[in-house]
Amino acid sequence: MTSTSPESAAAGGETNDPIHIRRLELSDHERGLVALLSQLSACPDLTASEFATRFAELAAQGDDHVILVAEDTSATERRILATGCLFVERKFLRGGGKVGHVEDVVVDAAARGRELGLRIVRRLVEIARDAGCYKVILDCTPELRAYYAKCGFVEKGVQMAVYF
Ligand SMILES: CC(=O)SCCNC(=O)CCNC(=O)[C@H](O)C(C)(C)COP(=O)(O)OP(=O)(O)OC[C@H]1O[C@@H](n2cnc3c(N)ncnc32)[C@H](O)[C@@H]1OP(=O)(O)O
Repeated sequence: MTSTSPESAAAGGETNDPIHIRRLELSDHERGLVALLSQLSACPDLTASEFATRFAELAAQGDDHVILVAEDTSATERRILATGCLFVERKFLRGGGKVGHVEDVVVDAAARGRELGLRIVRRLVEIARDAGCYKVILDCTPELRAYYAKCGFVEKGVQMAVYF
């Protein structure tokens, strides 16, 4: 669920770890989430109202749509350093099985190489497993094969797309 409520699977790391991984909060609009996402793909700024509308839509999906963010609690300014999303697809096949989809993983350019991306993706995979998904899948460029392999993914199938 996209919410302000604490949740053990999205709780912060070990003691003395300044990196706190938690679920998206409405106030993260002020902490640079949109600018961070623009490092991944076209992401024009959203007004606070537009952000709030989308936040409410996603929150209504409950645990079927989880956005995690990471911030450095030792920093003077609260900024989102990394984010990633999991949405859960409910199927008829596999006895009404569920599939997790990891999307929109991005780490601020200045914070890369500190395993924030690894930690966000691993946490999303844990959440999917705990939600009863039988698999977690994602699409990425060939350059990211090694990164997602480190996150525990194996190559499977071919990505196809129709863009509008
Ligand atoms: C499903 C999707 O959303 S795909 C879109 C992915 N996002 C992007 O491409 C946006 C731009 N890139 C980024 O935001 C970041 O570079 C990310 C998310 C790809 C990686 O995040 P980081 O926090 O920098 O990676 P992290 O430090 O966790 O790296 C973990 C391991 O993967 C490796 N790795 C990281 N990026 C890459 C890469 N591009 N290619 C190969 N290996 C990589 C690291 O070397 C590290 O391995 P090590 O432990 O052996 O040193």
